[in-house]
Amino acid sequence: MGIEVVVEGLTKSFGKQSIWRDVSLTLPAGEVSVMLGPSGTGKTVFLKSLIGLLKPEQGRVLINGVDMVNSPERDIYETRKLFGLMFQDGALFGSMSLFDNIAFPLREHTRKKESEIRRIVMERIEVVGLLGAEGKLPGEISGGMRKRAGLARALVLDPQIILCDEPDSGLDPVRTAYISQLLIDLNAQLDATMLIVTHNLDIAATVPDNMGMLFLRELVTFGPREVLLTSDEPVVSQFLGGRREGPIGMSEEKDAATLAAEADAASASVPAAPRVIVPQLEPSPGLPPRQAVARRRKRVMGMIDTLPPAARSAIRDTYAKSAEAATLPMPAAGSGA
Ligand SMILES: Nc1ncnc2c1ncn2[C@@H]1O[C@H](COP(=O)(O)OP(=O)(O)OP(=O)(O)O)[C@@H](O)[C@H]1O
Repeated sequence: MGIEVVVEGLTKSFGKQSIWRDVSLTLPAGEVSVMLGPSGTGKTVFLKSLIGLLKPEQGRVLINGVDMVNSPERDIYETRKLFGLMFQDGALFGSMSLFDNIAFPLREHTRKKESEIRRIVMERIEVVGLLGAEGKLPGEISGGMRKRAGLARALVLDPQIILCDEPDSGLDPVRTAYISQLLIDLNAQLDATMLIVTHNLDIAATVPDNMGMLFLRELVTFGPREVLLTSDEPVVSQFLGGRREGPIGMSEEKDAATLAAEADAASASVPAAPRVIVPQLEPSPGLPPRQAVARRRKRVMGMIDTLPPAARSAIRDTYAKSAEAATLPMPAAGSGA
């Protein structure tokens, strides 16, 4: 099973530029979480801080008792081996075949024989649907294939924590839907803790168990997906609605006068449509169910009284529907259902 990641009071700046302050959250073991946020809010910096590649000035990131901020470098290096990382552009070596790219961490970090490396690499290549392309160079394949190769490489060391930085960037909506399904399938197969950074609203709506959002140097919220999806925080509604009206501006947050003018204009216009919570993706047929589902249900029901009323009723609704679905008779074989 994946490992819990506990973030406490994390604060990061570069010189005088504050990136975010006092970020605290827990990535529950084996669950899928998504971090949203407008461009430049420090999502990638957050991922790099979790693995100890960047050093926040304050706070802790606890993984199996090791603090990725303050522990000795040797412990941080060892703990980093628990992670699989998928960067925005796949971060592949241009002069190496996909096979060699994916084999790279095994050749660097283990003493496995070439025959064993071949077995693992081909297994991962199959999982991400790239069988037949292993001999190609990164420059000879599409952006979507490069992403999947990056994901295969993130998986070769059997990670218990997987971090994906914008797995959708540069992909069309169909390829993004495939990536979403792949992420859920991986979670069903590996039961790893996953954190996905994205701007993509389809991934956000269908993939995670938990969601958070960074804005204006703070963590606006983090918790069960229903909390963010029903939130009426202006920044959350603006982001989820993909609207210009709201606190997020083109490059910076908007000033008070602009916001007041927008509020006046909005009160005279048609109200925004209520948000609908779409069901989370299920693993593909033939795969095991996600073990995280039962754990998450127990965890969320244990904290339900602490959640806002809209999230509470959305969670109860979701679980009532899944109970209903579980009691429905299975469609007869060959019924075409
Ligand atoms: N090593 C670094 N040194 C100095 N500044 C940095 C460094 N890394 C990131 N930054 C700055 O930190 C801020 C946040 O960057 P980051 O890439 O984390 O944003 P993001 O939320 O991931 O953006 P996007 O969604 O556009 O990828 C930016 O202003 C960036 O210039």
